[in-house]
Amino acid sequence: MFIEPLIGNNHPKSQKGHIEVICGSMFSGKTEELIRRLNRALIAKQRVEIFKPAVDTRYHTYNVVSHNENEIRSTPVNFADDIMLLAGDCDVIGIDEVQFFDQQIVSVANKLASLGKRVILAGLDMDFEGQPFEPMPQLLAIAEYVTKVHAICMKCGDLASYSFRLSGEKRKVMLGEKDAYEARCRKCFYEEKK
Ligand SMILES: Nc1ncnc2c1ncn2[C@@H]1O[C@H](COP(=O)(O)OP(=O)(O)O)[C@@H](O)[C@H]1O
Ligand SMILES: Cc1cn([C@H]2C[C@H](O)[C@@H](COP(=O)(O)O)O2)c(=O)[nH]c1=O
Ligand SMILES: [Zn+2]
Repeated sequence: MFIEPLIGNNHPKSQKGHIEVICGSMFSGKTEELIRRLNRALIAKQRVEIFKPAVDTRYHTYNVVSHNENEIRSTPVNFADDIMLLAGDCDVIGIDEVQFFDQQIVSVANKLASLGKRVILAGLDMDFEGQPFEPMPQLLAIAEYVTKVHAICMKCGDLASYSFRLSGEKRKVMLGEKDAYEARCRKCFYEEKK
């Protein structure tokens, strides 16, 4: 999309480590964009490792899968620190659903980037209440490159930045799809939240 021209030569031999964050609401294309960047790194014969939180088993135990069924093989992990042990000798590290990791993910991302790796993180920037989804604010702050993608509001067709929960469930973490959440623009999100 827009990141590679900005960061110039992506080849590991010429590359200093850095952090990229792809954020937005549900259905905004975060996973599609993550898969796109990782596939291009694979085409360039770079060594790529992909992780996701083990809690996210919605579509597949191992693969990272987008809402429109693009997928890529990944390693599910329970804790952010596991990524340090498993990242090994790779050039590029992709992590999906990064909002589900513990705060340790912030220092893990920093350490990996300082080791010279390209770290690409995708996750929700806000929860169902429109509040920042920790640890995303810290990741957005330390990233060199941030891409915010948008869904389409299911009420009015405008661009959507919010994930509206269709049930009255108050737990912050509740896995779900179209049956449980809807993308909404600011106006439509707050109108119904009142
Ligand atoms: N309201 C919506 N707005 C945009 N895309 C949607 C919407 N609902 C379903 N989709 C589908 O979701 C795809 C994006 O899926 P995905 O990359 O998994 O998003 P995310 O990871 O941000 O939840 C789109 O290409 C489209 O096919
Ligand atoms: C808003 C919100 C979402 N979730 C869950 C619902 C999904 O399982 C994931 C987000 O997946 P996507 O790839 O971004 O579509 O997160 C949650 O647990 N709590 C929330 O507030
Ligand atoms: Zn709307």
